[in-house]
Amino acid sequence: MSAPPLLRAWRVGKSFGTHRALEDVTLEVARGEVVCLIGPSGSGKTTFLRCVNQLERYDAGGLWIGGELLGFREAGGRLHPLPEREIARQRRSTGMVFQRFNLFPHMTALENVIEGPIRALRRPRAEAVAEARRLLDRVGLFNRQDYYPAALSGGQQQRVAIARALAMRPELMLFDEPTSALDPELVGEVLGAMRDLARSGSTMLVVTHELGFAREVGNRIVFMDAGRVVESGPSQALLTSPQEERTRNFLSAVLG
Ligand SMILES: Nc1ncnc2c1ncn2[C@@H]1O[C@H](COP(=O)(O)OP(=O)(O)OP(=O)(O)O)[C@@H](O)[C@H]1O
Repeated sequence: MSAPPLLRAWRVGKSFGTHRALEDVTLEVARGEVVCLIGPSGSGKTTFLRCVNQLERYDAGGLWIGGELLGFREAGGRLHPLPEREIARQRRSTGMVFQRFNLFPHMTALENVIEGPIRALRRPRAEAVAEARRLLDRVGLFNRQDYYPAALSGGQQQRVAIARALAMRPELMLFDEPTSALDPELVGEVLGAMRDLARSGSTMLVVTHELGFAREVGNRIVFMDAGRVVESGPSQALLTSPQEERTRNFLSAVLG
């Protein structure tokens, strides 16, 4: 029997007012797998990640991490929204890296990384510092640990953000177009850190426009359009022989 997926989304839906941002989104991410979400602007990729991270509440279907239903509990045959404390606990199983790095500007790189483990996980400071140094080293920033965000390049800030997310030891890393706000010459260093992470066995769901990364690092690609999953498959196959016309049109527009 194959292992159950780490993330399971089943027919997930989400509306903003009358706009249906997600409809019937079904996908799975296995442990150790890197899945890339691609698709045109407005297709719902960010909204889906935000539902997984519970920054948004989905309104149809179900989302499970490690078999636990996210955001709701069942009682008396009905689903009831979880209280915020429970949602915060569930949220810790994911680590999110945003388009804009969102570091605390008044804290050094090291302080940014230890903040969550000390405050939310109640780790002893010395232990959190040792772990943060190890993580900053891993993303190539050991010698920048005492710098404030303003003194770091965008690529360095994004690598601090990756270390900060990892410090919470999430089961699933979520990346929302992590290189799209960067100057082109800084994109490679962030993709490199993500590639290393993937090689070390991290489970990752990555919204990206970087098709080279998706091909090289992604195990699978999911193509979304207008809030729905149009097609998914092994990265190489999806990029070289897409089955659906909408996928073909998107790829030819992106690849020129
Ligand atoms: N908070 C919100 N309120 C209203 N509409 C929203 C909200 N967030 C997203 N939407 C709408 O939902 C749709 C999906 O947006 P989403 O950001 O998920 O797309 P995306 O595929 O990530 O796009 P991009 O590649 O441009 O980031 C869009 O039409 C967007 O305008």
